Amino acid sequence: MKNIRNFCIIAHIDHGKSTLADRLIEFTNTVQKRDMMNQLLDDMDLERERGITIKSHAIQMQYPKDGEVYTFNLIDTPGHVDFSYEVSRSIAACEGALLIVDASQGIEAQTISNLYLAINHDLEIIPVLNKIDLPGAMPDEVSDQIIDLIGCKKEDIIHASGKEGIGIQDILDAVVTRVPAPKGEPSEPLQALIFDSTFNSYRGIEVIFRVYNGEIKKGDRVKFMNTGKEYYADEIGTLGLEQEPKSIIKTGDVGYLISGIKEAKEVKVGDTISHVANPCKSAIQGFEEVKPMVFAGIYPVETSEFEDLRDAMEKLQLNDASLVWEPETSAALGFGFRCGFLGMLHMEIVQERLEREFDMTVITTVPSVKFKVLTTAGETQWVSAPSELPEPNLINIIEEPYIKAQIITKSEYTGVIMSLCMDKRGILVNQIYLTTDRVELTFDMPLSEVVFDFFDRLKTISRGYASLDYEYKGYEPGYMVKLDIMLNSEKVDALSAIVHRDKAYDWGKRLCEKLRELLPRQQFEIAIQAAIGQKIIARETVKALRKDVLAKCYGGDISRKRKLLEKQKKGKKRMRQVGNVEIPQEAFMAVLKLD
Ligand SMILES: Nc1nc2c(ncn2[C@@H]2O[C@H](COP(=O)(O)OP(=O)(O)OP(=O)(O)O)[C@@H](O)[C@H]2O)c(=O)[nH]1
Repeated sequence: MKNIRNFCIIAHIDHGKSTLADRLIEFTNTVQKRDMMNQLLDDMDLERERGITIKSHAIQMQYPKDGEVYTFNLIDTPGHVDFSYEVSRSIAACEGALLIVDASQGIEAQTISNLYLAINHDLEIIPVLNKIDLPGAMPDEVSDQIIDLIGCKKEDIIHASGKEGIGIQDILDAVVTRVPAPKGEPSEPLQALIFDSTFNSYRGIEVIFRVYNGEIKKGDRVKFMNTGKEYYADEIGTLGLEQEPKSIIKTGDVGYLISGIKEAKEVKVGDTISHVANPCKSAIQGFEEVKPMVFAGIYPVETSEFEDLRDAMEKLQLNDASLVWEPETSAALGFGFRCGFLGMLHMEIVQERLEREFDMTVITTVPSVKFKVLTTAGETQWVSAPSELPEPNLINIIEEPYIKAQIITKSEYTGVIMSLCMDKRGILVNQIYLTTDRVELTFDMPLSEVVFDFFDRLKTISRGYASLDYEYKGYEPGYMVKLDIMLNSEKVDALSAIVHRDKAYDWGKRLCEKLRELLPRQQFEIAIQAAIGQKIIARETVKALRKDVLAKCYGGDISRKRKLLEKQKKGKKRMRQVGNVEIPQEAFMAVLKLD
């Protein structure tokens, strides 16, 4: 145990965590040269395509130093704020953290929030100034920022470049000398925390755990403390690039367990594994409940696939503990699920993973935050779907969620950022100069204004020189109304949105215009109307079209005809028939694209 080191890599997005992890893996010969590739731990296709880490990934390495061999369990974590729940769980399995800061960018919003997560768990922080190879690197200035932030000494900061392989040995040595060995009692009853899990179609459910006390052996009869379910430890092992089966996982170490669990519902991240014969006295305190920020319905395109979708969601939830959902029905779309996400990127990723990993075709409805409605009858109702909003005459007050948004930027962009935030109903509460040209702005803002397109606009107006982090603040009254959309006079509940009264007319008008662009022309005219209560506030029309795609293919070129038909079939994916109108996925997201 004295030679085990558990540590994670934390940073703001794109500061180079995954690249640095590659170098550490390479240096310790954990992976054969021929198997090495860039961003090795980002093994999901989606992560490689987008160049971002979505999941935390654990890998075990051996590192010899001064005649001893150390076992490192390294966890690479995502940087984007939508995946911070992944970071917080990884941190619980570690004693130390490498805090990576890009030497050309300096401290950014998630550098600070991820650092606080690590400090709250008493992790030893090793600051690393990364990308020092870049011509734009500002080692002295950024070192000063780091010293100010964590109160370390200048010589504690390791200079590194993941790209050029600089400072790698210094980092590995610092992990040995500065990260404490895990504590725990090998002779006590087994107490292991499940901090991640996945579904594997061949091997069933795999859980990833960290042993706090005792040890687990292959074949042991184990019990999950919170569910009370019992299993055999059919296979246990450590996590190299591949799983490496072992006969025992000892105190302080990280490993995986496969025990023939078939039901995704039986595994909860945060549960404790113990022995049936000699259980530990109490479960380890699990993780904080996730607080979803954005809600949307997810519906199968084929209504018959509802049960398949439920199964897929349960399996996905195993690997994404921040996803929450419950069944709902929509008059327009039938049976589906109301899901809670940590942000818009998270929502997009969930939709893509359902399609790629579980072969589902789904429609996601208009996203919304969760409103608190105080009714005239004195009751409190939580509303996360516009269709749940009571009639206006039954509503006393609507309250909407607010966040505290922290924006770090260059001082020259302060003006444009302030006007953007005010336009989004934000209130400036603080402005601090971190250095002469770096400023931190704090705003109280309605969450509904931030989750949608705020981040993209912030990046555009600041030319990428602004970073955002936010935390939940509480509920405040807001003048919200329900904006309904009707297609050929039929209300489509899945297209409704709850919006601020001052913006409702303008939104209604622009939403109708946007829908006119997005709804494909069909063989009859489609009237699009926006309404608040009984009052129609905007109208647009999609003209009818006699659509005969084959008419284009004069002559008898069969293969060309087939191609065209196939193309049309593909185009039909992610479309839902509502009444006699076909609605494409983009139409449900139109409300996000109005600015
Ligand atoms: N010049 C230079 N570029 C680097 C270095 N390390 C990473 N990069 C580049 O920076 C970008 C981001 O690197 P990643 O390793 O994917 O960053 P990350 O922090 O893992 O990103 P997320 O996990 O999505 O938060 C990539 O384009 C890398 O090629 C470095 O040391 N020097």
